[in-house]
Amino acid sequence: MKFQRTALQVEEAAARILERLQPGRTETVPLAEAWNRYLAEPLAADQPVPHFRRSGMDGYALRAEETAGASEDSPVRLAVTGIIPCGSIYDRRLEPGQAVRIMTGAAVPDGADAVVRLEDTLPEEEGEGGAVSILRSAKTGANISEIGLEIVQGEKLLEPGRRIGPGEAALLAMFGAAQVKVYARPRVAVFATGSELLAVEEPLAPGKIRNSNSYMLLAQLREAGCEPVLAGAIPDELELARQAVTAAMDDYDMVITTGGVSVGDYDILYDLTTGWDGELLFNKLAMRPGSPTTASIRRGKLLFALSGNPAACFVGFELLVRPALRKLMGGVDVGLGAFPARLKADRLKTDAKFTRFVRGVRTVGPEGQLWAAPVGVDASSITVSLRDADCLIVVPPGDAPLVQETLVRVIPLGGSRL
Ligand SMILES: Nc1nc2c(c(=O)[nH]1)N[C@H]1C(S)=C(S)[C@@H](COP(=O)(O)OP(=O)(O)OC[C@H]3O[C@@H](n4cnc5c(N)ncnc54)[C@H](O)[C@@H]3O)O[C@H]1N2
Ligand code: MOO
Ligand SMILES: [Mg+2]
Repeated sequence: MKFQRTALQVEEAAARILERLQPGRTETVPLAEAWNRYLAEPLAADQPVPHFRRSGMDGYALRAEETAGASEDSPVRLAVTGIIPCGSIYDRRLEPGQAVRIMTGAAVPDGADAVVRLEDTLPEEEGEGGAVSILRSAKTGANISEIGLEIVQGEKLLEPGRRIGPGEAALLAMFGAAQVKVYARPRVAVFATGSELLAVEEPLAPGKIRNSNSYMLLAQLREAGCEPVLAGAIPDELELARQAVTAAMDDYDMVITTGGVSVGDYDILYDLTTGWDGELLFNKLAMRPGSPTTASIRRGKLLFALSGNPAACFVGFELLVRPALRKLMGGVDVGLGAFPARLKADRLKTDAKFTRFVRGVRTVGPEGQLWAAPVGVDASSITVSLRDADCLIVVPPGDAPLVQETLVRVIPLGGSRL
């Protein structure tokens, strides 16, 4: 059985996972700590923006009709009856023959219907009680942002499941959301497997390598907005391994293991994910790298058993774990964000049956067209090309290699996707 597994298409595997997941816990956090979190409540405008008639320039608020025909040769002289700094209100009405000195962002007084820039004026006698010459005619409404110009009252601004970036943070602040209801960061335990693995601080020894996948996964998890925890090594012995994994599944929102999913003598994840009270969702995918990627669900929580080969581990995370995390954080759009690009390579080999996800780098051509070029060696065991990749090039199964300029789908990598 360990050798005979049914390969699932990646899209079907993702659907199998997503249909079993519900958005997770929510919590309320101060707005200052809400960056990169996912909103768990909508935001609608309880007031228009701006909520007062706002000057767009430093200048003089006045009546537009009184400036008709004004020019440098024939200025219009107005009495200056006040000065309005930002945040202050001119508590009278502007009467004919008057102008008020006003700053950018200040409330335009009633009676005024235009603001003329300081550069188009000549103060005659400084300050209040003085006068100003207007050197240019103004149209009604000039340099005034009317109430609701930007946002009308009641307008829907943010939906739940939206990631809070700079624009979202600004809107939340504008509408007084000092505390924000967000989805809790999923707590994810990461296990490594394999007797060849050394801790990062240990010196190399013959046949041994340092555990790099756990740190790669930590970075991917953090980038995805989670709280990862290094759970150490999975014990070699099946029962102990199962105890460690199930205990972590009880304690955390998700568990990820790396290594030990193939058919080798010490690959225990197959036995661990069969013959227990968890349900196996799949243990083979029609993709390269990462074909032995395995997922199970137990008591509503997911166990992802990713491959030990570094690139396979990475790709398994990007294609399956990241969308699952997104759903746990209330995300509406859990897609991979693929877009079309032209292949920049003389030939790119295809696999007869499996879809390949080739590490690539995007460039923009002189006419603005998007290109994707493979980077370095694409084998599953290669780590260094992950450093250079900013996308995965999707290579559908086929008999012939893809050639230069073939239209391919490209999945962007990194935090910008979620
Ligand atoms: N007879 C077969 N052998 C293999 C098959 C197969 O179908 N039949 N599949 C191959 C494919 S495809 C992959 S992918 C790998 C999957 O390997 P495992 O997930 O079982 O991982 P391991 O055996 O534990 O290790 C593989 C490789 O990765 C290195 N590794 C493991 N953990 C880490 C880590 N935390 N950090 C860095 N590197 C790690 C490990 O040393 C091995 O070199 O199986 C193929 N074999
Ligand atoms: O499926 Mo494995 O990850 O190709 O090498
Ligand atoms: Mg193995």
